Amino acid sequence: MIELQGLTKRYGDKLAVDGLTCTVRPGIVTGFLGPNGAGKSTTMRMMLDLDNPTAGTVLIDGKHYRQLRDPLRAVGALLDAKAMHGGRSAYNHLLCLAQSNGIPGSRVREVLDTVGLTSVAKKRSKGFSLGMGQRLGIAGALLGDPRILMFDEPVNGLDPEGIHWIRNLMKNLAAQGRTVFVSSHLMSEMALTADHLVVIGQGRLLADTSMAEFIAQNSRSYVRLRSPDHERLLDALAAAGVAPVTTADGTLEVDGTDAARLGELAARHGIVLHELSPQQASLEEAFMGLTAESVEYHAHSSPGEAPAAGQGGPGDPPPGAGWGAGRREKGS
Ligand SMILES: Nc1ncnc2c1ncn2[C@@H]1O[C@H](COP(=O)(O)OP(=O)(O)OP(=O)(O)O)[C@@H](O)[C@H]1O
Repeated sequence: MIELQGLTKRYGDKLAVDGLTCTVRPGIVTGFLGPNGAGKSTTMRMMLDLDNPTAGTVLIDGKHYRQLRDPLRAVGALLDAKAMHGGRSAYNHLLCLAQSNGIPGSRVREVLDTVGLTSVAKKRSKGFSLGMGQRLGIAGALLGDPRILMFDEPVNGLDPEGIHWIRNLMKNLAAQGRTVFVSSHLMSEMALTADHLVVIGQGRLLADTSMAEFIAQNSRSYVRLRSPDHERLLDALAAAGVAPVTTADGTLEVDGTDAARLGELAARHGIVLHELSPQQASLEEAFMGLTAESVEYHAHSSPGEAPAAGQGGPGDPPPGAGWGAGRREKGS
């Protein structure tokens, strides 16, 4: 378990992390989300005692990081895959880490095997691709067989097979009862991997909730209806007190009434339906919803500012003022 209590970091005028209080629990994958510059990396660095908090504390299974005798046995982390001695072989890099934490050398071969780097164990890591570097970083995190694992953007540079592999790895680690804390910009990937979410914006906690609740609370769910008998369907809905929105392509969208009731209503009137589908927003949409509110709240600091749209990769937030502004543009 990781417990943050009022965790705060100030760099000069910039409050990078602002009184963060939350608990990251074992047995599940907890996703750590936030727009660029929200304070995720700073928070993770403070969790690992790589940066001193201005105020507040982090406890790792009840202890301050400095009190851990062999830290790698308690908490394994992938923060920056490039932060390693490129002149060393993958094997030697891991062996040095193992020796400094009282971990037997035999464990090095095990973790190299786990991450699929056995065949390049003797090669210098400076020749590694980004994906191989990520795997080596993950091997380092697993080395001490720790109960707590933290990954900052672990799928960076991994190909689809690698992404699938790390998703299963994280789920398996959590299923073994470990605490797994992972940040990612890839919303679709996070939606498939995380059970719980901690969301921050401008250093502050915006949400600490299950994935399902997060999506339900921060997005609109509705039922989509399509019928060749459009006018009769509209009349039947109006008679039942249901007010749909008609989209440009003639599809109806109904809020606040479940699909079963709408299907029964259509059947009672003998109306043929070509579509009757409950729509659940994606994590990305829910996320943008939450951040839109956050941006609105802070609108006085950047009036009328709109971020450039469509410059991010799939699932990436738009750069600039923050996620959610693009959503409002689309909706207006
Ligand atoms: N060493 C530092 N000195 C000054 N400001 C810093 C320092 N490190 C981070 N910051 C600032 O603190 C804020 C939070 O940065 P941080 O890197 O933690 O965000 P992040 O959520 O990890 O962002 P990203 O998703 O872009 O990696 C940013 O405004 C950043 O510019």
